Amino acid sequence: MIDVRLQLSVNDARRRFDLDIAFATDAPFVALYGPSGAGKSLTLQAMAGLLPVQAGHVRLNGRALLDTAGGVCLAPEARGVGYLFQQYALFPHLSVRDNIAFGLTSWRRRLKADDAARVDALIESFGLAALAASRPATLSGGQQQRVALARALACKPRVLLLDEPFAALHTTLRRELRAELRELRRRLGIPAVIVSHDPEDVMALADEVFLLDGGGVRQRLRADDPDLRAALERSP
Ligand SMILES: Nc1ncnc2c1ncn2[C@@H]1O[C@H](COP(=O)(O)OP(=O)(O)OP(=O)(O)O)[C@@H](O)[C@H]1O
Repeated sequence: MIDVRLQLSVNDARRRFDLDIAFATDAPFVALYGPSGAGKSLTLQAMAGLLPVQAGHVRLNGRALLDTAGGVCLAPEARGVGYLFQQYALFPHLSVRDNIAFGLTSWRRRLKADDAARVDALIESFGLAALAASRPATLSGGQQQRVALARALACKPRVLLLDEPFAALHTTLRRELRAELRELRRRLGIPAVIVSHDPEDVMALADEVFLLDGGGVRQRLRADDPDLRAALERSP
């Protein structure tokens, strides 16, 4: 069960955006869908502990990652969250292998033997062995996406947060990788939350969809809702 309630504001000198969002679901694959600027990425960032939250909670299977009323706010690395960033955010100066291992190493410490074995297994299972020593800039979009996904999984997450994981890919590859991702999530047996404004992502992957707009949830739909596609296409 993912149970989220978040109230926060972000602002710079000229703009302010208020997020006030709540959703709770048992669905294995959840989509947050909505137009650009709806607050989707901010929601994932706050769930991952990358943004300060004024009030609210994030509970995963009853475990509080954040609970402002109870004074709980786990550090990002203690949350058990695998995060795939929009545009992947790979480190350009690190090899594929070091990118995947990044979250497992700490300053001046070498990778422990079982972590190194885990990284090797991920490299193997994502078909990246021949590219392990290469830098991200020399990889195709699909290969970069696999590296980013392997990196998100390296810390054995209890939930996977995916921010527009296919945005940089062309249609055929998107279709292929959606199928891979659906199968991967099923194998791992952990819940996933995907952020997207592509109806095809939602139709192919999500068991439940929350339509966001203006920093809040406007509608909740199950994947088998006959109105789903129309609602996605209606969404601004
Ligand atoms: N640090 C900030 N200061 C001011 N406004 C911000 C800040 N960060 C985000 N915003 C604004 O908050 C709103 C929500 O941003 P968010 O990234 O969550 O949108 P989104 O729904 O993920 O959009 P997209 O689909 O385009 O990625 C946007 O209008 C954005 O400009």
